[in-house]
Amino acid sequence: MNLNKNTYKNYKSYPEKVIQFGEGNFLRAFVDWQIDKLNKEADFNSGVVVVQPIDKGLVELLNEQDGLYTLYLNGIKDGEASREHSVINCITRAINPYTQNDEYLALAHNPEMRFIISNTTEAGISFEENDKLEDKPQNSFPGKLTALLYERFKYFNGDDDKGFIIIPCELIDKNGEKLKETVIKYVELWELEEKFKKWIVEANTFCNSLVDRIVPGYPRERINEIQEELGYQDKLVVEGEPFHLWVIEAPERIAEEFPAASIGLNTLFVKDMAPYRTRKVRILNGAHTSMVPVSYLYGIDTVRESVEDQVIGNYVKQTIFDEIIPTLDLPLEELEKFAADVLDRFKNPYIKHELMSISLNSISKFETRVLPSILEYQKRKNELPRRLVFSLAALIIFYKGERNGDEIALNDDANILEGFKNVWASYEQQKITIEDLVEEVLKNKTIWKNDIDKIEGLPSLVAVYVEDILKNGMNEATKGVLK
Ligand SMILES: NC(=O)c1ccc[n+]([C@@H]2O[C@H](COP(=O)([O-])OP(=O)(O)OC[C@H]3O[C@@H](n4cnc5c(N)ncnc54)[C@H](O)[C@@H]3O)[C@@H](O)[C@H]2O)c1
Ligand SMILES: O=P(O)(O)OC[C@@H](O)[C@@H](O)[C@H](O)[C@H](O)CO
Repeated sequence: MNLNKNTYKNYKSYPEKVIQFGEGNFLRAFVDWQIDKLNKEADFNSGVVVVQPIDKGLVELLNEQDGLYTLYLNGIKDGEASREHSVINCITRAINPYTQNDEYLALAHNPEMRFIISNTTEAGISFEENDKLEDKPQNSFPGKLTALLYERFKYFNGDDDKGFIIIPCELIDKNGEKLKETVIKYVELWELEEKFKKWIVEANTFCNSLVDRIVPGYPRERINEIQEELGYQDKLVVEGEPFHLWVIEAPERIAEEFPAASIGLNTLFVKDMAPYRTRKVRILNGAHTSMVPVSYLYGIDTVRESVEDQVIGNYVKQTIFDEIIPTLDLPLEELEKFAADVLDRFKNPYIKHELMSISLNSISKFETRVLPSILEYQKRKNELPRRLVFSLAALIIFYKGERNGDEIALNDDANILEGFKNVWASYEQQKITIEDLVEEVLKNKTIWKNDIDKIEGLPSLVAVYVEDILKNGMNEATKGVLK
């Protein structure tokens, strides 16, 4: 039996009020879970239309299952083992704007649409100058969003009451402001009217937001066991941890429209989310991103195995406590408590968080999640944080795309992958030394947005570690950077 509205006896159809860019695991395990709960417990009465941000994705599967899927929340809750599952029923339909552009733009005509939510990874909020208003659709997510906003502006003659509450969940700093700026850049590029620009700013609210829940996604290896337990086939099962935190920077009136607090959700509407963001992105995501190349090349596949391994576990712990925490400004006790909780969450026995899934777009993640710690550490201590720099060396080797003779399924921007491929080919053909290789990689502006090659002492220390890893293997090299 397949999961769909005919087989799910509690199926309910809600009026569409939310447009969601992204159909990935995270949004389904976090935002849609919250909306589903709000519908069931607070009469939020809102359906979500999912828009696939890139040409390939899960739209067909979602529609085949009438937007339904099973969410497992597995972990330790209030000190007790907890494993619960529920069917999420707030998605009404999913649209692929690459094949259904008219349907996509028609979403703007529904007067009840109120929220726009997105999660298009850190690579998603980008400006592509070749995008045009006439494109069906535009390449970038902000390009698509601008076209949708313009459609709404025209359809409702610039009515201020028809603006949206826009809450991006991408893990980039000031995601709401960045999205708004990018939309405005399109308005200027496409030479759209000033009145439209004014409507975007005055009738719509772009909220910065920060999300936190570990969502490993589809339980590929245990799916047969899970479907047996469920008694139906579900190709979109998603697994996450019970912990959740959503911090949204927004005016009070928005909290009233999204009454998450009324049903006990850990969704906070605040004036300034900066302290929450820095703590989470640097400690939790920084630990994830810095551990991935080290641990994966060491021979480990998951987060839990990484923190439980003697060598890698110590590497992760020392990185957090000795190199990340000293760069943060919140009270030490608070930071250490958060870090200890994060390590416990990493050890969640029910969650198999694949390092490879975290490795998606690792370069931009390194720049936003790890590089700030390196810079701040150097500023405060006048020296480089060795373990974080070691992680950069491991990342360069990771992007060679090979572990013990097996290909690594790298998942990043094609130009970035091409950049690494060329430099590694030159090295393999003995045209360049390790120092040259590191220099070429670090100064490559297709790979990095920052002048990472200009950080004092960094290229030479990275080269030392690259050589060490290549010569002695990840195990020995990692031990070398531990206390
Ligand atoms: N999985 C987690 O534990 C977790 C937790 C917190 C935050 N996040 C955030 O969620 C993001 C996605 O994670 P996920 O687990 O849902 O991954 P996923 O692979 O399941 O989904 C990725 C989504 O991003 C879209 N996407 C990918 N590249 C894009 C691009 N270049 N432009 C536009 N859209 C693009 C895809 O279409 C898809 O909808 C992460 O990058 C992170 O910022 C994830
Ligand atoms: O989701 P990504 O791919 O941006 O990053 C991988 C993990 O670091 C991330 O998903 C964390 O698990 C999450 O941010 C916890 O809230």
